[in-house]
Amino acid sequence: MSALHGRKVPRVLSIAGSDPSGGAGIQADLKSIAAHCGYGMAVITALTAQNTQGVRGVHAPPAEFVTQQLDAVSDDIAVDAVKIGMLGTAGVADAVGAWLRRVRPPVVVIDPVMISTSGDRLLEPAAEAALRDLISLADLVTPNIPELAALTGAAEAVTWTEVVAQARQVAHEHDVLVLAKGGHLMASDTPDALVSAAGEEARVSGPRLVATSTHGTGCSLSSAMATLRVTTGSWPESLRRATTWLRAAIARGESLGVGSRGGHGPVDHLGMLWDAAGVKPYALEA
Ligand SMILES: Nc1ncnc2c1ncn2[C@@H]1O[C@H](COP(=O)(O)OP(=O)(O)O)[C@@H](O)[C@H]1O
Ligand SMILES: Cc1ncc(COP(=O)(O)O)c(N)n1
Repeated sequence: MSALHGRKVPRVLSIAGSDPSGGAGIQADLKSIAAHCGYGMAVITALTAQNTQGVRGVHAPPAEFVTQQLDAVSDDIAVDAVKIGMLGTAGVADAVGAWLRRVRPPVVVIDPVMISTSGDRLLEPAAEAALRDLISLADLVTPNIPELAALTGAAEAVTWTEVVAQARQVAHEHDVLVLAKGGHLMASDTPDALVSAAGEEARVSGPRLVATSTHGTGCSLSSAMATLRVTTGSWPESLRRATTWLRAAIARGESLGVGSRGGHGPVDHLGMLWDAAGVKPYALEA
């Protein structure tokens, strides 16, 4: 059942890092929330200097300033769902945890961002314990295969069976629903599934797209799940809708012409909506 109580637009807060190249982090989250008809808000936990090829630097704000941003939002606006991404430092992770315990929005999704697609660290090792505490406060956690390995202490899964086993372990240890993702498998399909301590609850899968536009897919998926969960009231339905949308957004990502110098380009978050609405760039209308 929808938790909107007669309103139409979910109010969704992203707590994440900034990617100035626009494909991941806060920038991806806001576009994904908009693509799912939500009102997006953003508390910035870290500034990164990155592009589609890699991360050049990370600048962390004082933890007290993250708290100030969080309070400025929640003192004024009822947040329907929160998506948490890059946290960067232990101090920031602790500040987000303290706010979450105080405010606890109805839907909490955590993407436990640790290492970027380009292989750069986005969470200092000292912050891993604080991240684990946060996961236990969430409704849904969305680790990719390397993040599952870091959370369980196991080697990186190479089969879907191993992915699900590690996801079950995380679900059991943190009493949380896990979205297990097969994006990093060397397989011809890309399964994603909701996994509880009891096992797989719902699975979707499709053929692996031959695409380089995968920068920010995890950010975009977790924000879509947070937004859709408010509208649909169902995690399996949210997964179906989010992954159908994401596949199309990956497929048309290359046409943006971003990341064509050898990097991983972003997905096209909003193009399908513009096409469906018949919206055309002015330059083409003349
Ligand atoms: N080549 C691909 N084709 C289709 N879907 C993909 C592809 N790569 C990633 N995905 C999808 O993108 C989402 C993010 O997956 P993943 O890459 O595992 O996470 P992350 O972006 O956090 O590393 C998942 O839904 C996954 O199935
Ligand atoms: C600010 C920020 N947050 C998250 C990611 C991870 O995204 P991806 O794993 O797709 O590179 C990123 N690269 N930058």
